[in-house]
Amino acid sequence: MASLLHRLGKGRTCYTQFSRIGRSLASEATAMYGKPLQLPLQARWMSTPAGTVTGFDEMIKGTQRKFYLLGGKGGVGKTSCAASLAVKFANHGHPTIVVSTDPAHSLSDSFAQDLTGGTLVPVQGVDSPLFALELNPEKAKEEFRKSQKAGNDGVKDLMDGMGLGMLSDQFGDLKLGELLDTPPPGLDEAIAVSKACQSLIYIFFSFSFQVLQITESEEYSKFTRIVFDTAPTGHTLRLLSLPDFMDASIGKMLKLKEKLSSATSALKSMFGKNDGQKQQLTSNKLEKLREKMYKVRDLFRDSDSTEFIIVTIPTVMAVSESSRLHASLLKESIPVHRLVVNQLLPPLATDCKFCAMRRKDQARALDMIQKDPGLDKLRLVEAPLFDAEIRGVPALKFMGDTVWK
Ligand SMILES: Nc1ncnc2c1ncn2[C@@H]1O[C@H](COP(=O)(O)OP(=O)(O)OP(=O)(O)O)[C@@H](O)[C@H]1O
Repeated sequence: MASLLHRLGKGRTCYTQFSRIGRSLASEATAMYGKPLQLPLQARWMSTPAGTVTGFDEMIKGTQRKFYLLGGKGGVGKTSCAASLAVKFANHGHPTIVVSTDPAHSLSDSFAQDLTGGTLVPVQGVDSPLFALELNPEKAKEEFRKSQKAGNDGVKDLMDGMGLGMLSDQFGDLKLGELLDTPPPGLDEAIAVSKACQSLIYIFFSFSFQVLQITESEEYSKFTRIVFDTAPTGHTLRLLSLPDFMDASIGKMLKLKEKLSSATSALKSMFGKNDGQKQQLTSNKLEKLREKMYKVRDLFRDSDSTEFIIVTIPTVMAVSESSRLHASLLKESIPVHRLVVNQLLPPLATDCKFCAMRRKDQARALDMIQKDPGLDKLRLVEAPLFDAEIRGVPALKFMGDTVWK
């Protein structure tokens, strides 16, 4: 860290032979795609920060499955860092999946390949199998509907079993607006719960079930590295605290059910009767749901299998958010060891006034990291500001080789 501040402060000259890098990237991509590159991939990298060691050797050690979640403030480079890490894992022999949990996906843009569709899509141009998955809330909705029609276990069943069938019918068909417009009398609380449940179901379907599928199904068993490109901080924190949130929601539902069963006979008839068998079914389903939630929660708290990598840029705002994110992750007991500082201005022999000002700003932000009681304990991964957009496998490979060392 001190050396980084020193480099930024002094503006020590450290040019790379960018023409060499540009040439090697260009020939690699020409070989891969059979045609010369578009401008961005041929563009040169301005300079290299003197080598930092991110502990990549440690990250590729072993064939036990490992999960890396990359997260941070919007626009700091989460996707680029996640995609470049996934490419590097694959090129080091790890069958890898890169999963986007951000509803505004950009994996396809980053890889410059169509990876949409909500299913595993093979990424072209890497040595080992690399698949991408953009979690698709629309697809999750569809699956939810299908599971309802097929009568499978699901939230509708759960709510039915709890005597909230009428509510779940409307909820299941996603006519929440209608329900809110004409709430049955006395159901304010139920609506509040169902509202919370709506967003929760999609997150639960498109994230937790996917995670469980990856961990439990045969189809995914060959993958040894799973890299998550997460949504900006707030969304990701909600996602990670989902199991506890769901637990609390289920608790609320049970309380609500108790209240309803002791309410007036008119209300009781509205919800139908609950016999002992149904009660048992409900408890079993709740237990199953709880088990799933806890599995996901435990997985992301297990430091042998999971690491959350915070990505930031050297600005006061981004560092402040990273500090809060780090504190929240600690509170959730999610292991964090590394902090990527992306878009660091490369040291140059001479600075224009603009660059000098930006460099000063970056030095101030780095100083903040150094003094933050939390971030200061993380291993710093330095990622330079490249002079071209990072798009496509050759560029991601180049970024990976530069950053993950
Ligand atoms: N080190 C870098 N040098 C140059 N450009 C970069 C660097 N890192 C990221 N970029 C560019 O910045 C833009 C945003 O990056 P990216 O999509 O990875 O960020 P993000 O944090 O995932 O964004 P969002 O929060 O919107 O999902 C992209 O155009 C990417 O190519």
